[in-house]
Order: sequence, then C-alpha cells, then structure tokens
Amino acid sequence: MTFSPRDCELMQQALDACEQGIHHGQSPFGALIERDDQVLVATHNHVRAQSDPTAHAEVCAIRHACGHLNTIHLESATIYSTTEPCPMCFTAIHWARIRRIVFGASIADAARFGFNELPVSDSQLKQLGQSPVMVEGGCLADRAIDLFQRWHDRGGQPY
Ligand SMILES: Nc1nc2[nH]cnc2c(=O)[nH]1
Repeated sequence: MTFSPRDCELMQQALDACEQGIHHGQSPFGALIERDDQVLVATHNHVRAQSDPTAHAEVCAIRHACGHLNTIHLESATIYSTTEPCPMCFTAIHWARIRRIVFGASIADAARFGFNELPVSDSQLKQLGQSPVMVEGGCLADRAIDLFQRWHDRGGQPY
C-alpha cells in the first residue's frame, strides 16, 4: 500500500506522541485524529498512567476529540494509529463512525513484544462486521516497530 505525504506527516505526529508516552513510562502506542485537514488530537496510551486497561491510544484520542467537540460522531475523520487498532479500539472507532483507519505496525507485531493481543486483524473485523470503515496498514511501520524495540530495551513491561 502506498501512502500520501500527508498521511506520512500525520503518522509521524502519531509516532511523536507515542515517543512522548514512552518517555513518560507509558506503553508504545500513539494515535492521532484528523478531520477536514485539522488535527483534532494526538495522544498516546495511558493504561499505566490511569490504571485503566481500556486507555489505549485510540480510545484516549476518541474520548478527547469527542469531548472537545461535544459530539459522539466523527464521520469524516481519519485515525492514524502507530499500531493496528485492537478489536476494542476498532469497535470504538466504529461507534465514533470514523471513516478511515491508517495504521503502522500490526497487531502481530504488538504480540511479538509480549502484549496480550487478540489475534484478529482489522480487515477480519471489517469483514465480519460488514463495517464501512476503510482500513490501510503499513504506514511507517518500521518506525513504529523501532519504538517497540526502544520501549523494550528500556525495560518496558507488556500487559
Ligand atoms: N493499537 C493499540 N494496541 C494496543 N495494545 C495494547 N495497547 C494498545 C494501544 O494503546 N493501541
């Protein structure tokens, strides 16, 4: 799959948010939501910071964007996830009616670093649920995997 320069720029911002999270002792996941050429939010996983197993980067991004805009739907938005959204996050994306998912590393990559992932890909979920969301994977994946490695090398604990 090929990605536009804008996709790569926004994914890099999601990777920067991920890196900030790692710097603050969080797990190596970042997400950014864009709509109408505007970045609504760029954030990282807060599972450990908030002692909340559902505080994945994508869920945090959706909560922030919807809260800020006082809405429950983000119809024309794209979410950039440094790692493929897990089934919980895919479902949250569905509920938020986000139009498109762009991700970097895969769920299988996160599992290789010890995360207790359900081995179900977003394309499988899309097919199973007949979801209209567009799913495009592999954007700057090598950089996302690099961040997993750096997090691992500084003693990161998967969950
Ligand atoms: N995509 C994604 N996968 C995860 N697996 C564990 N935490 C996360 C997260 O925040 N985002």
